[in-house]
Amino acid sequence: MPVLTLEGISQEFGGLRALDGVNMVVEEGEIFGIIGPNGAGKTTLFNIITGIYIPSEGDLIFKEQRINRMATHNIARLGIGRTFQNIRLFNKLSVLDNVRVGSHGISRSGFFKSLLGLPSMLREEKEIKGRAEELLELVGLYDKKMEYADNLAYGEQRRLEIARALALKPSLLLLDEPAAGMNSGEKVELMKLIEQIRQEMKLTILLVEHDMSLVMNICERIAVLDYGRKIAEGPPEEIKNDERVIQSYLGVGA
Ligand SMILES: Nc1ncnc2c1ncn2[C@@H]1O[C@H](COP(=O)(O)OP(=O)(O)OP(=O)(O)O)[C@@H](O)[C@H]1O
Repeated sequence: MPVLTLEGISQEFGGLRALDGVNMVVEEGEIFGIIGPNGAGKTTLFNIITGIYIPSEGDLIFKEQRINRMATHNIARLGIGRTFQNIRLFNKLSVLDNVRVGSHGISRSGFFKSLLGLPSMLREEKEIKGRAEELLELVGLYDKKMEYADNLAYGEQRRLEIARALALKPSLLLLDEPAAGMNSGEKVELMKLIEQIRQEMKLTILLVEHDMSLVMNICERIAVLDYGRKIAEGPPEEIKNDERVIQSYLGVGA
């Protein structure tokens, strides 16, 4: 069953056509990769899916609902979570609080109201804290829950971003270059984590990534963007051997 369908999505910035008639169907439970050279439109696509931009043309359907003009927070509540290419954590909050703040997108009381301390809010707050701790356990950061986010190593900050995105209980998770800046050991751990959260949380995952070994290893299908157009789509083996992809992106001998 399709979770997300893009139909003829285009995005113009002034005279620049950052996306040009992109069609894509992401099926439930799959890990779907989006690759392409710098400036190909990958992050723009994520920004459209999460409501940051309204597409100039085309339709965006999430679980049979058209979401083209929906506000970002409503899209998040519907179940689309994301991480960002440039890490966006609250550096002066603890690791735990970064995840708790993430949960308040779906809580009834909201982060600031929760500070008032009414009994119902305290109960909800306890649940949120418990869940945040579980998520930190999952991403391997439980022992660092009281540290400032600022003090974490880069790879740890990327994992914290994933925990924060998961706090919203998404069914579709968008990861924008999750392996950027990671060493090879951290990348192996990241691949395991992505597989694990997909299974345990029954997620569908859409992934933008420049690290080819990661993409080819964990994605079931891959779409390739070049100058805003989708030039190929298919399983990793097919993409690796596609002439157009090799010429525009992977390079001869990739
Ligand atoms: N807000 C904006 N205003 C104007 N141009 C933009 C804006 N956002 C993106 N662009 C342009 O749209 C094109 C696609 O950019 P985008 O960031 O989506 O590419 P990308 O594939 O994610 O690149 P990278 O791999 O470097 O992250 C680029 O030419 C970029 O300069």
